[in-house]
Amino acid sequence: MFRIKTLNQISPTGLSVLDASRFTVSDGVENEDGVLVRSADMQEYVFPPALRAIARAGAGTNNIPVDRCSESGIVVFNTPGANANAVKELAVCALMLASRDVVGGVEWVKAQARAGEDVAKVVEKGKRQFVGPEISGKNLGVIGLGAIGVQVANIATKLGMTVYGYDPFLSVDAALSLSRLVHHVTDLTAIYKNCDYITIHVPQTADTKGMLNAAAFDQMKTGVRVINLARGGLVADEDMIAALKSGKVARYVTDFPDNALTLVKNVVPIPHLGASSPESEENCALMAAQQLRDYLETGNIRNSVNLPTLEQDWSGETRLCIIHRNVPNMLASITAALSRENVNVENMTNKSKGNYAYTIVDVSARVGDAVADEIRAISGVLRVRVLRH
Ligand SMILES: NC(=O)C1=CN([C@@H]2O[C@H](COP(=O)(O)OP(=O)(O)OC[C@H]3O[C@@H](n4cnc5c(N)ncnc54)[C@H](O)[C@@H]3O)[C@@H](O)[C@H]2O)C=CC1
Ligand SMILES: O=C(O)CCC(=O)C(=O)O
Repeated sequence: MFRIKTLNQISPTGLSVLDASRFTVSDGVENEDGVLVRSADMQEYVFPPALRAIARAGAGTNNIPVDRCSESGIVVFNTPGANANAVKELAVCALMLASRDVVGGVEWVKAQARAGEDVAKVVEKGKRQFVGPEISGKNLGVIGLGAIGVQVANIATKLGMTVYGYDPFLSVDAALSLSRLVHHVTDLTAIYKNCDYITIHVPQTADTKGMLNAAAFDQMKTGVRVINLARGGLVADEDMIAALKSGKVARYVTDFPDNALTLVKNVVPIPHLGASSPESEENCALMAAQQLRDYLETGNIRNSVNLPTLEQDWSGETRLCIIHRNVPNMLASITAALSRENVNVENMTNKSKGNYAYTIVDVSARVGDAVADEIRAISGVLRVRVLRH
Protein backbone atom coordinates (compact mmCIF):
# COMPACT_ATOMS: atom_id res chain seq x y z
CA MET A 1 0.00 0.00 0.00
CA PHE A 2 1.45 3.38 -1.02
CA ARG A 3 0.65 6.50 1.03
CA ILE A 4 0.05 9.68 -0.99
CA LYS A 5 -0.20 13.05 0.71
CA THR A 6 -2.09 15.86 -1.03
CA LEU A 7 -0.92 19.38 -0.18
CA ASN A 8 -3.57 21.14 -2.31
CA GLN A 9 -7.02 20.33 -3.66
CA ILE A 10 -6.39 17.85 -6.48
CA SER A 11 -9.09 17.12 -9.05
CA PRO A 12 -10.94 13.87 -8.19
CA THR A 13 -10.60 12.76 -11.82
CA GLY A 14 -6.85 12.63 -11.30
CA LEU A 15 -7.08 10.91 -7.94
CA SER A 16 -9.33 8.23 -9.45
CA VAL A 17 -6.31 6.60 -11.13
CA LEU A 18 -4.89 5.85 -7.68
CA ASP A 19 -6.74 2.63 -6.94
CA ALA A 20 -7.87 2.48 -3.31
CA SER A 21 -6.65 -1.12 -3.04
CA ARG A 22 -3.07 0.05 -3.56
CA PHE A 23 -3.03 3.74 -2.57
CA THR A 24 -4.14 5.64 0.51
CA VAL A 25 -4.62 9.25 -0.53
CA SER A 26 -5.30 12.10 1.88
CA ASP A 27 -3.95 15.35 3.25
CA GLY A 28 -3.38 13.68 6.61
CA VAL A 29 -1.19 10.64 5.83
CA GLU A 30 2.20 10.45 7.47
CA ASN A 31 5.54 9.08 6.28
CA GLU A 32 4.19 9.41 2.75
CA ASP A 33 5.69 7.62 -0.26
CA GLY A 34 4.50 10.36 -2.60
CA VAL A 35 3.20 13.91 -2.58
CA LEU A 36 0.67 15.51 -4.94
CA VAL A 37 0.95 19.28 -4.93
CA ARG A 38 -0.08 22.37 -6.87
CA SER A 39 1.21 25.69 -5.57
CA ALA A 40 1.80 24.90 -1.88
CA ASP A 41 5.23 26.10 -0.80
CA MET A 42 7.41 23.06 -0.08
CA GLN A 43 10.72 24.89 0.27
CA GLU A 44 11.01 24.11 4.00
CA TYR A 45 9.28 20.70 3.75
CA VAL A 46 10.83 18.04 5.95
CA PHE A 47 11.14 14.89 3.86
CA PRO A 48 9.89 11.79 5.71
CA PRO A 49 12.07 8.68 5.24
CA ALA A 50 9.60 6.97 2.88
CA LEU A 51 9.23 9.91 0.47
CA ARG A 52 10.26 8.87 -3.04
CA ALA A 53 8.44 11.23 -5.37
CA ILE A 54 6.68 14.59 -5.56
CA ALA A 55 4.27 15.24 -8.42
CA ARG A 56 3.41 18.84 -9.23
CA ALA A 57 0.01 19.03 -10.93
CA GLY A 58 1.12 21.97 -13.05
CA ALA A 59 4.14 23.43 -14.81
CA GLY A 60 6.17 25.59 -12.42
CA THR A 61 8.26 23.80 -9.80
CA ASN A 62 9.72 26.83 -8.04
CA ASN A 63 7.63 25.94 -4.95
CA ILE A 64 9.55 22.65 -4.64
CA PRO A 65 13.15 22.34 -3.34
CA VAL A 66 14.26 20.45 -6.44
CA ASP A 67 18.00 20.42 -5.59
CA ARG A 68 17.33 19.07 -2.11
CA CYS A 69 15.03 16.43 -3.64
CA SER A 70 17.73 15.34 -6.09
CA GLU A 71 20.28 14.97 -3.31
CA SER A 72 17.78 12.84 -1.36
CA GLY A 73 16.94 10.65 -4.36
CA ILE A 74 13.40 12.03 -4.59
CA VAL A 75 11.95 12.30 -8.10
CA VAL A 76 10.07 15.53 -8.91
CA PHE A 77 7.47 15.38 -11.67
CA ASN A 78 5.49 18.12 -13.39
CA THR A 79 2.84 18.04 -16.12
CA PRO A 80 4.24 19.82 -19.17
CA GLY A 81 1.60 21.44 -21.36
CA ALA A 82 -1.36 20.11 -19.36
CA ASN A 83 -2.56 23.59 -18.41
CA ALA A 84 -1.18 25.52 -21.39
CA ASN A 85 -4.54 26.07 -23.06
CA ALA A 86 -6.06 27.52 -19.89
CA VAL A 87 -3.16 29.98 -19.55
CA LYS A 88 -3.31 30.87 -23.24
CA GLU A 89 -7.00 31.74 -22.88
CA LEU A 90 -6.29 33.89 -19.81
CA ALA A 91 -3.48 35.56 -21.77
CA VAL A 92 -5.98 36.57 -24.46
CA CYS A 93 -8.20 37.99 -21.71
CA ALA A 94 -5.15 39.75 -20.19
CA LEU A 95 -4.36 41.38 -23.55
CA MET A 96 -7.85 42.89 -23.48
CA LEU A 97 -7.58 43.89 -19.81
CA ALA A 98 -4.21 45.48 -20.55
CA SER A 99 -5.83 47.57 -23.30
CA ARG A 100 -9.42 48.37 -22.50
CA ASP A 101 -10.07 49.53 -18.95
CA VAL A 102 -12.81 46.96 -18.39
CA VAL A 103 -11.83 46.49 -14.73
CA GLY A 104 -11.83 50.23 -13.98
CA GLY A 105 -15.12 50.60 -15.84
CA VAL A 106 -16.82 47.76 -13.95
CA GLU A 107 -15.66 49.12 -10.58
CA TRP A 108 -16.94 52.59 -11.57
CA VAL A 109 -20.38 51.29 -12.65
CA LYS A 110 -20.81 49.44 -9.35
CA ALA A 111 -19.75 52.53 -7.41
CA GLN A 112 -22.37 54.58 -9.30
CA ALA A 113 -25.07 52.07 -8.39
CA ARG A 114 -23.96 52.06 -4.74
CA ALA A 115 -24.17 55.89 -4.76
CA GLY A 116 -27.79 55.64 -5.95
CA GLU A 117 -27.14 57.00 -9.46
CA ASP A 118 -29.25 55.91 -12.45
CA VAL A 119 -26.56 53.67 -13.91
CA ALA A 120 -28.18 53.39 -17.36
CA LYS A 121 -27.93 57.15 -17.71
CA VAL A 122 -24.51 57.87 -16.19
CA VAL A 123 -22.60 55.25 -18.16
CA GLU A 124 -22.91 57.15 -21.42
CA LYS A 125 -21.44 60.26 -19.83
CA GLY A 126 -18.78 58.50 -17.77
CA LYS A 127 -17.45 55.88 -20.16
CA ARG A 128 -14.93 58.19 -21.84
CA GLN A 129 -12.46 57.77 -19.01
CA PHE A 130 -12.19 54.03 -19.74
CA VAL A 131 -11.26 54.22 -23.42
CA GLY A 132 -8.37 51.95 -24.44
CA PRO A 133 -6.60 50.96 -27.67
CA GLU A 134 -7.32 47.92 -29.84
CA ILE A 135 -4.70 45.19 -30.01
CA SER A 136 -5.07 44.54 -33.72
CA GLY A 137 -2.15 46.01 -35.65
CA LYS A 138 0.02 46.33 -32.50
CA ASN A 139 3.27 44.57 -31.68
CA LEU A 140 3.35 41.81 -29.06
CA GLY A 141 6.55 40.43 -27.53
CA VAL A 142 6.41 36.91 -26.11
CA ILE A 143 9.29 36.04 -23.79
CA GLY A 144 9.56 32.26 -23.42
CA LEU A 145 8.28 30.03 -26.23
CA GLY A 146 7.43 26.86 -24.34
CA ALA A 147 4.07 25.11 -24.07
CA ILE A 148 2.27 28.35 -23.17
CA GLY A 149 4.34 30.98 -25.00
CA VAL A 150 3.95 29.22 -28.37
CA GLN A 151 0.16 29.06 -28.00
CA VAL A 152 -0.03 32.73 -26.95
CA ALA A 153 2.22 33.81 -29.84
CA ASN A 154 0.21 31.80 -32.36
CA ILE A 155 -3.21 33.03 -31.27
CA ALA A 156 -2.02 36.64 -31.14
CA THR A 157 -1.16 36.46 -34.84
CA LYS A 158 -4.80 35.50 -35.43
CA LEU A 159 -5.91 38.56 -33.46
CA GLY A 160 -4.11 40.78 -35.95
CA MET A 161 -0.98 41.40 -33.90
CA THR A 162 2.59 41.40 -35.15
CA VAL A 163 4.32 38.96 -32.83
CA TYR A 164 7.96 38.77 -31.78
CA GLY A 165 9.06 35.69 -29.83
CA TYR A 166 12.22 35.20 -27.77
CA ASP A 167 13.54 31.95 -26.27
CA PRO A 168 17.25 31.14 -26.23
CA PHE A 169 16.48 27.49 -25.42
CA LEU A 170 13.69 26.94 -27.96
CA SER A 171 12.97 23.21 -28.21
CA VAL A 172 12.50 21.44 -31.52
CA ASP A 173 8.87 20.64 -30.63
CA ALA A 174 8.16 24.28 -29.81
CA ALA A 175 9.85 25.47 -32.99
CA LEU A 176 7.71 23.07 -35.03
CA SER A 177 4.52 24.33 -33.34
CA LEU A 178 5.34 28.02 -33.71
CA SER A 179 3.44 29.86 -36.45
CA ARG A 180 5.72 31.06 -39.22
CA LEU A 181 4.07 34.45 -38.80
CA VAL A 182 5.90 34.86 -35.46
CA HIS A 183 9.21 36.73 -35.77
CA HIS A 184 11.72 34.71 -33.80
CA VAL A 185 14.27 37.11 -32.31
CA THR A 186 17.55 36.22 -30.62
CA ASP A 187 17.89 39.34 -28.51
CA LEU A 188 15.51 40.69 -25.88
CA THR A 189 16.28 44.23 -27.04
CA ALA A 190 14.27 43.52 -30.19
CA ILE A 191 11.26 42.78 -27.99
CA TYR A 192 11.77 45.75 -25.66
CA LYS A 193 12.37 48.25 -28.49
CA ASN A 194 9.51 47.19 -30.78
CA CYS A 195 6.64 45.96 -28.66
CA ASP A 196 3.48 47.68 -27.44
CA TYR A 197 2.60 44.63 -25.35
CA ILE A 198 4.98 42.21 -23.64
CA THR A 199 3.96 38.91 -22.10
CA ILE A 200 6.34 36.64 -20.19
CA HIS A 201 6.08 32.83 -20.04
CA VAL A 202 9.33 31.55 -18.52
CA PRO A 203 9.97 29.53 -15.35
CA GLN A 204 11.14 31.43 -12.29
CA THR A 205 14.73 30.39 -11.65
CA ALA A 206 17.86 32.04 -10.29
CA ASP A 207 18.56 33.23 -13.87
CA THR A 208 15.12 34.68 -14.61
CA LYS A 209 14.24 36.20 -11.21
CA GLY A 210 13.71 39.94 -11.58
CA MET A 211 14.46 39.89 -15.32
CA LEU A 212 11.82 42.55 -15.97
CA ASN A 213 13.55 45.33 -14.02
CA ALA A 214 14.44 49.02 -14.41
CA ALA A 215 17.12 48.23 -17.00
CA ALA A 216 14.56 46.33 -19.08
CA PHE A 217 11.84 49.00 -18.68
CA ASP A 218 14.31 51.70 -19.79
CA GLN A 219 14.61 49.95 -23.16
CA MET A 220 10.84 49.58 -23.65
CA LYS A 221 8.47 51.90 -25.49
CA THR A 222 6.72 54.49 -23.35
CA GLY A 223 3.21 53.24 -22.66
CA VAL A 224 4.08 49.55 -23.00
CA ARG A 225 1.57 47.12 -21.49
CA VAL A 226 3.04 44.18 -19.58
CA ILE A 227 1.41 40.83 -18.83
CA ASN A 228 2.77 38.37 -16.30
CA LEU A 229 0.94 35.07 -15.98
CA ALA A 230 4.18 33.20 -15.20
CA ARG A 231 5.52 34.09 -11.72
CA GLY A 232 5.56 37.24 -9.60
CA GLY A 233 9.30 37.08 -8.96
CA LEU A 234 10.10 37.53 -12.66
CA VAL A 235 9.22 41.21 -12.33
CA ALA A 236 11.03 43.53 -9.91
CA ASP A 237 8.07 45.04 -8.03
CA GLU A 238 9.72 48.34 -7.04
CA ASP A 239 10.92 48.96 -10.59
CA MET A 240 7.49 48.09 -11.99
CA ILE A 241 5.79 50.50 -9.59
CA ALA A 242 8.22 53.28 -10.59
CA ALA A 243 7.62 52.50 -14.29
CA LEU A 244 3.82 52.61 -13.79
CA LYS A 245 4.08 55.91 -11.93
CA SER A 246 6.26 57.50 -14.61
CA GLY A 247 3.92 56.28 -17.39
CA LYS A 248 6.64 54.11 -18.96
CA VAL A 249 4.35 51.13 -18.33
CA ALA A 250 0.71 51.96 -19.09
CA ARG A 251 -0.74 48.86 -17.47
CA TYR A 252 0.48 45.73 -15.71
CA VAL A 253 -1.71 42.64 -15.66
CA THR A 254 -0.40 40.10 -13.19
CA ASP A 255 -1.61 36.70 -12.02
CA PHE A 256 0.61 37.13 -8.92
CA PRO A 257 -0.63 40.09 -6.90
CA ASP A 258 1.04 41.17 -3.69
CA ASN A 259 0.36 44.01 -1.29
CA ALA A 260 2.95 46.32 -2.80
CA LEU A 261 1.34 46.12 -6.26
CA THR A 262 -2.36 45.54 -5.81
CA LEU A 263 -3.54 49.07 -5.10
CA VAL A 264 -1.16 50.80 -7.52
CA LYS A 265 -2.98 52.58 -10.34
CA ASN A 266 -3.01 50.65 -13.62
CA VAL A 267 -2.22 47.31 -12.02
CA VAL A 268 -4.76 44.59 -12.84
CA PRO A 269 -4.31 41.94 -10.13
CA ILE A 270 -5.68 38.47 -10.90
CA PRO A 271 -5.73 35.82 -8.13
CA HIS A 272 -3.51 33.21 -9.85
CA LEU A 273 -6.24 31.96 -12.18
CA GLY A 274 -4.02 30.92 -15.10
CA ALA A 275 -4.67 27.21 -14.67
CA SER A 276 -8.02 27.50 -12.93
CA SER A 277 -10.35 25.78 -15.36
CA PRO A 278 -11.92 22.37 -14.71
CA GLU A 279 -10.32 21.05 -17.90
CA SER A 280 -6.83 22.13 -16.92
CA GLU A 281 -7.18 20.99 -13.30
CA GLU A 282 -8.27 17.54 -14.53
CA ASN A 283 -5.51 17.30 -17.15
CA CYS A 284 -2.83 18.23 -14.63
CA ALA A 285 -4.15 16.01 -11.85
CA LEU A 286 -4.51 13.02 -14.16
CA MET A 287 -1.02 13.37 -15.58
CA ALA A 288 0.56 13.97 -12.16
CA ALA A 289 -1.24 11.03 -10.55
CA GLN A 290 -0.40 8.65 -13.42
CA GLN A 291 3.27 9.61 -13.37
CA LEU A 292 3.45 9.21 -9.59
CA ARG A 293 1.62 5.87 -9.69
CA ASP A 294 3.87 4.51 -12.46
CA TYR A 295 7.03 5.54 -10.67
CA LEU A 296 6.00 4.06 -7.34
CA GLU A 297 4.75 0.81 -8.90
CA THR A 298 7.20 0.23 -11.75
CA GLY A 299 10.10 2.64 -11.28
CA ASN A 300 9.43 4.12 -14.74
CA ILE A 301 9.98 7.88 -14.96
CA ARG A 302 8.14 10.24 -17.30
CA ASN A 303 8.24 14.05 -17.16
CA SER A 304 10.56 14.53 -14.23
CA VAL A 305 12.35 17.85 -13.81
CA ASN A 306 15.35 16.37 -11.98
CA LEU A 307 15.75 12.91 -13.49
CA PRO A 308 15.67 11.55 -17.04
CA THR A 309 12.67 9.97 -18.70
CA LEU A 310 13.33 6.23 -18.48
CA GLU A 311 10.78 3.52 -19.11
CA GLN A 312 11.67 -0.16 -19.30
CA ASP A 313 9.34 -3.12 -19.78
CA TRP A 314 9.56 -5.64 -16.91
CA SER A 315 11.73 -8.66 -17.60
CA GLY A 316 12.74 -10.69 -14.61
CA GLU A 317 11.79 -11.25 -11.04
CA THR A 318 13.23 -8.23 -9.29
CA ARG A 319 13.76 -4.66 -10.41
CA LEU A 320 16.42 -2.44 -8.88
CA CYS A 321 15.81 1.28 -9.34
CA ILE A 322 18.97 3.24 -8.66
CA ILE A 323 19.24 7.03 -8.51
CA HIS A 324 22.85 8.14 -8.56
CA ARG A 325 25.21 10.93 -9.46
CA ASN A 326 26.13 11.30 -13.12
CA VAL A 327 29.81 10.43 -12.64
CA PRO A 328 32.17 7.85 -14.18
CA ASN A 329 32.29 4.26 -13.02
CA MET A 330 28.75 4.01 -11.62
CA LEU A 331 27.53 1.29 -13.98
CA ALA A 332 30.71 -0.73 -13.52
CA SER A 333 30.33 -0.50 -9.74
CA ILE A 334 26.67 -1.54 -9.88
CA THR A 335 27.26 -4.53 -12.16
CA ALA A 336 30.30 -5.55 -10.11
CA ALA A 337 28.15 -5.58 -6.96
CA LEU A 338 25.57 -7.73 -8.75
CA SER A 339 28.12 -10.20 -10.03
CA ARG A 340 29.71 -10.50 -6.58
CA GLU A 341 26.27 -11.63 -5.39
CA ASN A 342 25.99 -13.97 -8.41
CA VAL A 343 22.94 -12.10 -9.75
CA ASN A 344 22.21 -12.33 -13.48
CA VAL A 345 21.11 -9.10 -15.24
CA GLU A 346 18.11 -9.60 -17.59
CA ASN A 347 17.85 -6.03 -18.75
CA MET A 348 19.40 -2.73 -17.80
CA THR A 349 18.89 0.89 -18.88
CA ASN A 350 20.74 3.98 -17.78
CA LYS A 351 20.11 7.63 -18.58
CA SER A 352 21.33 10.90 -17.18
CA LYS A 353 20.00 14.40 -16.76
CA GLY A 354 22.42 17.09 -15.64
CA ASN A 355 24.24 16.03 -12.48
CA TYR A 356 22.04 13.01 -11.83
CA ALA A 357 21.37 9.66 -13.48
CA TYR A 358 18.97 6.77 -13.18
CA THR A 359 19.53 3.08 -13.75
CA ILE A 360 16.92 0.35 -13.88
CA VAL A 361 18.23 -3.21 -13.59
CA ASP A 362 15.91 -6.18 -14.02
CA VAL A 363 17.36 -9.37 -12.61
CA SER A 364 16.16 -12.95 -12.92
CA ALA A 365 16.50 -13.87 -9.25
CA ARG A 366 14.40 -12.80 -6.30
CA VAL A 367 17.18 -10.74 -4.74
CA GLY A 368 17.10 -9.64 -1.13
CA ASP A 369 18.15 -6.58 0.80
CA ALA A 370 21.81 -7.56 0.91
CA VAL A 371 22.23 -6.80 -2.81
CA ALA A 372 20.45 -3.46 -2.46
CA ASP A 373 22.58 -2.59 0.56
CA GLU A 374 25.74 -3.34 -1.36
CA ILE A 375 24.63 -0.97 -4.14
CA ARG A 376 23.59 1.67 -1.59
CA ALA A 377 27.12 1.59 -0.23
CA ILE A 378 28.62 2.66 -3.60
CA SER A 379 29.83 6.25 -3.44
CA GLY A 380 27.53 8.42 -5.60
CA VAL A 381 24.43 6.25 -5.17
CA LEU A 382 21.60 8.35 -3.71
CA ARG A 383 18.68 5.93 -3.57
CA VAL A 384 18.00 2.27 -4.30
CA ARG A 385 14.54 0.74 -4.50
CA VAL A 386 13.79 -2.95 -4.87
CA LEU A 387 10.55 -3.80 -6.70
CA ARG A 388 9.21 -7.29 -7.16
CA HIS A 389 7.01 -8.48 -10.01
N1 LIG B 1 -0.53 31.39 -13.97
C1 LIG B 1 -0.58 30.08 -13.91
O1 LIG B 1 -1.50 29.52 -13.33
C2 LIG B 1 0.47 29.27 -14.59
C3 LIG B 1 1.75 29.73 -14.66
N2 LIG B 1 2.69 28.98 -15.29
C4 LIG B 1 4.06 29.51 -15.33
O2 LIG B 1 4.44 29.64 -16.69
C5 LIG B 1 5.75 29.11 -16.86
C6 LIG B 1 5.89 28.60 -18.27
O3 LIG B 1 5.03 27.48 -18.44
P1 LIG B 1 5.16 26.53 -19.72
O4 LIG B 1 5.14 27.31 -20.96
O5 LIG B 1 4.16 25.44 -19.52
O6 LIG B 1 6.62 25.95 -19.48
P2 LIG B 1 7.66 25.40 -20.57
O7 LIG B 1 8.73 24.75 -19.79
O8 LIG B 1 6.95 24.65 -21.61
O9 LIG B 1 8.22 26.73 -21.25
C7 LIG B 1 9.09 27.62 -20.64
C8 LIG B 1 9.97 28.20 -21.72
O10 LIG B 1 10.75 29.26 -21.17
C9 LIG B 1 12.00 29.23 -21.84
N3 LIG B 1 12.98 30.00 -21.09
C10 LIG B 1 13.68 29.64 -19.99
N4 LIG B 1 14.47 30.66 -19.62
C11 LIG B 1 14.27 31.67 -20.51
C12 LIG B 1 14.79 32.97 -20.64
N5 LIG B 1 15.71 33.46 -19.79
N6 LIG B 1 14.34 33.74 -21.66
C13 LIG B 1 13.41 33.28 -22.52
N7 LIG B 1 12.90 32.03 -22.45
C14 LIG B 1 13.33 31.25 -21.44
C15 LIG B 1 12.32 27.74 -21.94
O11 LIG B 1 13.28 27.50 -22.95
C16 LIG B 1 10.96 27.18 -22.30
O12 LIG B 1 10.79 27.07 -23.70
C17 LIG B 1 5.86 28.03 -15.78
O13 LIG B 1 7.21 27.80 -15.42
C18 LIG B 1 5.06 28.61 -14.64
O14 LIG B 1 5.89 29.38 -13.81
C19 LIG B 1 2.40 27.80 -15.89
C20 LIG B 1 1.13 27.30 -15.85
C21 LIG B 1 0.07 27.97 -15.12
O1 LIG C 1 -2.25 24.85 -9.82
C1 LIG C 1 -2.45 26.02 -10.14
O2 LIG C 1 -3.56 26.56 -10.12
C2 LIG C 1 -1.28 26.88 -10.56
C3 LIG C 1 -0.66 26.42 -11.84
C4 LIG C 1 0.69 26.99 -12.03
O3 LIG C 1 1.03 28.07 -11.60
C5 LIG C 1 1.66 26.20 -12.80
O4 LIG C 1 1.25 25.19 -13.39
O5 LIG C 1 2.83 26.57 -12.82
